[in-house]
Amino acid sequence: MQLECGNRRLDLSRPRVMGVLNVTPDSFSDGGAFLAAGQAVARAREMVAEGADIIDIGGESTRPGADPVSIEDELTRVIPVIEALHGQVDALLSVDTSKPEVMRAAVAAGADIINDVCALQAPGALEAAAEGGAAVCLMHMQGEPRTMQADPRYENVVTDVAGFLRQRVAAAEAAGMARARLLVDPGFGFGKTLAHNLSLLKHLPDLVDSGVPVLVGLSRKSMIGKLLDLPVERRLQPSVALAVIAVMQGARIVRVHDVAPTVQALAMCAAVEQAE
Ligand SMILES: Nc1nc2ncc(COP(=O)(O)OP(=O)(O)O)nc2c(=O)[nH]1
Repeated sequence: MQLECGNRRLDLSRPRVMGVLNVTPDSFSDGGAFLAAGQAVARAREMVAEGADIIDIGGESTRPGADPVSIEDELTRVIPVIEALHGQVDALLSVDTSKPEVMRAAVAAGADIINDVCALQAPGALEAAAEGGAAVCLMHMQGEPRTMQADPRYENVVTDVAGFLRQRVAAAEAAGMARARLLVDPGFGFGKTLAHNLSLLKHLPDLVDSGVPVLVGLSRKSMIGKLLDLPVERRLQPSVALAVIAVMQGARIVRVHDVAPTVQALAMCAAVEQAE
């Protein structure tokens, strides 16, 4: 299984690590740490050295309660970092955005993947994503960051999320994007209760059956805090455990803040997967 990212390919026969690079002042776990482009570039190089296959560069926090960021501010944050890293690191570059204008500029600056927590639903997003040939991650979110955790409800969270992602894959294909360019993501923590998140993780194979590679983001999230009563700065071990569970359930890419321990854990998953 390969992911087509423009003229590059990512072999998904083994699980891959996407390192989180939040160029924001307010991300839930590391806001402000990498806001300056120089800090962000240094952090990206560190994550690549630790084994990250992808660097996911985001300029807008999507944490529950987050306020939207203007197009100009998001561009100012992410484009210089993508430009500085393009062709300079041995990793694919992903832009974490829902805005068509940022998608276009990021791909023009060298982004290989568009990671959209809104699954290309914004007006013009399908067209913007189709243009440049970048791979696209389509993620499920119920509602919007500001209010999504108020009272999330589903008929059946697994079939509802799977149905939504199937529909977004179809929309992307109808807009001219080959399935080989697509990823899907159930959106842990995006309009989900703890029970919803656990059910989605338990039934992840149902999403994997769609035939589109699955990306998950569980790192440091509040479901860990709710299960283990741990503050965000003490969620490393459970984050790595969740990454292993997701991979053993069929996920092919895990989006994490802590690259080195996740790379080690996934290397063991890969060894077991490839054993006779
Ligand atoms: N595909 C995908 N993208 C995501 N982007 C942001 C976050 C939230 O985490 P983080 O970026 O660390 O926080 P913030 O949104 O506050 O910057 N989670 C996901 C995720 O689960 N899947």
